[in-house]
Amino acid sequence: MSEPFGTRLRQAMDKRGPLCVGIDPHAALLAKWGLPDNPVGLAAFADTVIDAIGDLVPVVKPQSAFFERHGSAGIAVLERLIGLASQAGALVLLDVKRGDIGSTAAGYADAYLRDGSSLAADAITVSPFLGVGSLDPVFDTALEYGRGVFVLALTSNPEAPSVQHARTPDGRTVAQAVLDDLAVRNAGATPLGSIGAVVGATIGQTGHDLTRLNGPFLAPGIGAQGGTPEGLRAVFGDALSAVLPAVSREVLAAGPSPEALRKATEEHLQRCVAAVTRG
Ligand SMILES: O=c1ccn([C@@H]2O[C@H](COP(=O)(O)O)[C@@H](O)[C@H]2O)c(=O)[nH]1
Repeated sequence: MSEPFGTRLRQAMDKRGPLCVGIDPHAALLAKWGLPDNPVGLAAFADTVIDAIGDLVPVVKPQSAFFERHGSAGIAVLERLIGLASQAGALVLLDVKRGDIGSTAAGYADAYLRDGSSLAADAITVSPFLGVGSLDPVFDTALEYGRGVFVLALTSNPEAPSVQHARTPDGRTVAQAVLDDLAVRNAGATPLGSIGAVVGATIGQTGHDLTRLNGPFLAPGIGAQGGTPEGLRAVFGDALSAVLPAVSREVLAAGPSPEALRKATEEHLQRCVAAVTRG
């Protein structure tokens, strides 16, 4: 088994800075880059992004939906991207948001987290809507193979609070109950547990306790959704050092020039370093 994902992520963020660049090849973005909306265009997009920034950022986050929409040829591009990003030294967080009853969750775990699978990534995103316990096979497989999991808790989209802020019978919000469950799973891990939570960069101050997770926070929503690196402190407070801010469209819009992509990434990295380290 390799080192735990939490350890590898901590080392990568300490070395390269706290930033995850999302690889979201929207049809409109492919067109803007002058690429066809097919697997050939998809592969050119993926190769350009990894060539430009794969050695710069600690984590890249391919959005599975934009590969799946091209069918099996799109999945083949995703498999290749995972290998190229790893060769460039970036961790790969596959944003695939899976979740199901336990016996089926085990199938997802095999697909995305087990050594030998062509789609195995360093970490994946999952949904806890069927209950956090239904994800046990995913957590178990991730931990067995030194991989990680990010569980949706307080997502960046405006529709989320109607579900995530709803109260459970003990008075906690649904999101707080998820976060507390994950905290138990990360107990005692150093420097960081391998079970993370997704908490959007857009959500502002919500009154949730983010201090006990002892794992990483993925913070999507920087840029196109209105979140900023400078706004992260209001969301995360004392938990800021464990935050991995994520941006997709705002960086990708700088392409297809590799130099422009790299420059946009460097600017976001600098802003995130400043935001996370400012006292
Ligand atoms: O709460 C969440 C969870 C995941 N996402 C995903 O992140 C990117 C955001 O893209 P931008 O272009 O930076 O808005 C996208 O793949 C989402 O599916 C999220 O936005 N919020």
